[in-house]
Amino acid sequence: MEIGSRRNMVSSENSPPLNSVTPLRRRTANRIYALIYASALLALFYRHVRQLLLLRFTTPVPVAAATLSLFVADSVLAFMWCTTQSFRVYPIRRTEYVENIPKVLKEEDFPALDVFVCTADPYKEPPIGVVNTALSVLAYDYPADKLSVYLSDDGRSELTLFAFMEAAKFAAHWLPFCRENKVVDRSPEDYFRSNRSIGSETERIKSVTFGLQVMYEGMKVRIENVVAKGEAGKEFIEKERQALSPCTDAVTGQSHPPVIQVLVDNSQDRDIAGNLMPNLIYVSRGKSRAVHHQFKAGALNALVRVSTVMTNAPIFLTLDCDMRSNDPGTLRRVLCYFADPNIDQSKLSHIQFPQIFQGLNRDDIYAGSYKSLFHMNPPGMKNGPNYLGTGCFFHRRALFGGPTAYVAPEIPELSIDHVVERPIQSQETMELVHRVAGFGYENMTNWGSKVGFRYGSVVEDYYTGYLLHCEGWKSIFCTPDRPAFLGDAPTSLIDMLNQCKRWIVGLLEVVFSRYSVMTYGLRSMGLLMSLSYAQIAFWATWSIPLVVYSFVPQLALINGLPVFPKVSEPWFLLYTFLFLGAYSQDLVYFLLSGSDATLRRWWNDQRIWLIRGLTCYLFGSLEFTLKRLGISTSGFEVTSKAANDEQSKKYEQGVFDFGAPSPMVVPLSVAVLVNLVALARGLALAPGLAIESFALQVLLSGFGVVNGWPLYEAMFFRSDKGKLPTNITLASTFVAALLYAAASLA
Ligand SMILES: O=c1ccn([C@@H]2O[C@H](COP(=O)(O)OP(=O)(O)O[C@H]3O[C@H](CO)[C@@H](O)[C@H](O)[C@H]3O)[C@@H](O)[C@H]2O)c(=O)[nH]1
Ligand SMILES: [Mn+2]
Repeated sequence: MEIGSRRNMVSSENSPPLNSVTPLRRRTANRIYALIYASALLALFYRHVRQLLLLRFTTPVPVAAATLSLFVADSVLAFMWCTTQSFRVYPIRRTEYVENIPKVLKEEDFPALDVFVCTADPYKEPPIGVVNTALSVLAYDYPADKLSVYLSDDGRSELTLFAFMEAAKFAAHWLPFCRENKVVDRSPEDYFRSNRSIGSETERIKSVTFGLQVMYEGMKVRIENVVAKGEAGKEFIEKERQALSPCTDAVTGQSHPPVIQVLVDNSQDRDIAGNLMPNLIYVSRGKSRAVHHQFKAGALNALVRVSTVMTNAPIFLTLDCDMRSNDPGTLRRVLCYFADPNIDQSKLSHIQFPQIFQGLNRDDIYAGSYKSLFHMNPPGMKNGPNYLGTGCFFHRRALFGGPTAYVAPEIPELSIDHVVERPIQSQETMELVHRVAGFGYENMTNWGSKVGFRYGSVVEDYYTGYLLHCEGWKSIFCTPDRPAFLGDAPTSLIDMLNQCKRWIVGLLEVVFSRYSVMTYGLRSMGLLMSLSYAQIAFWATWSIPLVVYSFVPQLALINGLPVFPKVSEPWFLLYTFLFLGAYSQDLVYFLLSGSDATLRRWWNDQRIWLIRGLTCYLFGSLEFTLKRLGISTSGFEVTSKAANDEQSKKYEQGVFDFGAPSPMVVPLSVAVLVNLVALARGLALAPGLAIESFALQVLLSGFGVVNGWPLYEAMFFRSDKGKLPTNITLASTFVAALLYAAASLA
């Protein structure tokens, strides 16, 4: 099946088209370039093999070590290059014709839709932010009786529950306001922050808006006060307190029965204009220390079960707590696919939107936009994009076995054809949802293995999407001009590195699982898709070439050992082409990936890639190994979405923050020191004869130094809190000196 073909433009049933697919013209150029580049790689390996054959027992150790390590590094680079090509064979662009929806589907025939929002920690994920996410989706342009929003609170926090009770009250004012005034920014925070064109509004609207803003700010203050105090206190209604009270371990939220509260019921609760409102349901699944709760995947599965019992919408959307809706029309947009008769719905598992972030600084110094992961690569995946964890609409059916192999859940109320007959607050329903959200419920069931989001990796999104594609599902990447969702990216270096480290651990868990990408994946999905998945799965291996290229040629240069071709040799041109060719293709792709893609952002993106190679990729691999050996028990450490003022200011100004002491930074700072010494050494050679043999090594060290600039500043020139902690500077200098000594002894 081709999901959506060009034929959709002229639909067989004469109904107007809902979407179209255009193959990108660059695909031909891509293929020609890939051929040229592949030939260059072959030549490179010809040279490598020749050099390896020259090795003898008598070859000096440094020469042998350099030859071998550069060979290994280039092999990894070549492998990753191959995997990247899988995104460039069939790149496409999709367009939706939302305006045609009314001609194809009446509103009363719209499918029901459930929205899942996950949160886990009221301190790292401030409840006011979660509330904004929830309000933005409650306010979708969609029939209220068909929309339900489920909030999963893995922190089981009365702060979050309190915030949501406030949100439910505020929603009664916010929803009709958005509807009547055709508001586009439906997260109140975004709306009140943006410079609305106040001039064009009438006096009446102005005063309504002002009143609402006062109400919103009041709610925000109450919520923030409660969070600052650490408890909801008197403001909290007695009933809710009781619901939460059985928690035996209130501090960590690690052990308690489920808490499920219907905060808005779309069969009875009305907004101030008298219209029914969508359901809003608070769910904190039960947890016990004795049963692994499986982090976010476990939370999502609890929501899948609770929602199947209560509303059982055929489609659900998963959202992280910091991913606000940025377009009230998104649900109609996804109908352009889910309601398209030309698409084989029985094979379509999910529609993924890119993750787009608000609040990145101008040059995106930490490369938080993850251009290749979220923008450049997904449109090129043959069977559709992988699941990115948030901003993704699923066919509920896709979580229950492959397209032709339905796996029935253990009780009929959880099956996809279960018809909801009871009101969501009926006693039977409430009893059942408490049961299916309980901590022991999944024992001896298929949840996490054959049904639902899959367990076994902390990148549950990657793992689940991967297994769905292996089962034969297809997916669609949807990239409207106005971002459908906007999220928060880490704004401190250490948060970014920790997040990336967790991803590496999770990806290696997949690589070393029995569903490994290059074996099981290759058999199930074919070459192109498994290469696409491999490109991500093997991120950790980037650290091999990056470490080698940060140290080996530099240490060799310091010791007067040439490792690359001389300027006068033709091989010199080959090396130059391979380097510049790869970099410029990446640059072109980056610049084509959106209007926010600038040259400086690209430069930072490549710098952060180098940094990751020496920090989180390395330490993630280490952590994975320790985890496998049973020495460490790292889990899903939630990324902080709360930043203090000083930190935010530094980020705004585009200044790197190395202040948080972390061993991860040591290899990086050692590398930049070694590069600096190597460059100095190399420049001392010039313009002597030797430069002819060392030109590439000198250039490479120079490249390292230019990229390392923020680190030199942080080590030697800064005195603010964001400078590199002195002990790390000292430790790095010491290690660099040791390396220098060791290399000179050899
Ligand atoms: O035990 C847990 C841990 C996390 N979460 C939620 O999971 C979401 C993502 O967590 P975050 O710390 O923001 O992780 P990121 O690394 O920023 O998230 C990316 O990577 C994750 C996989 O590692 C995916 O789940 C996310 O969707 C994707 O945006 C948040 O809403 C959390 O509240 C839970 O519900 N339960
Ligand atoms: Mn996140």
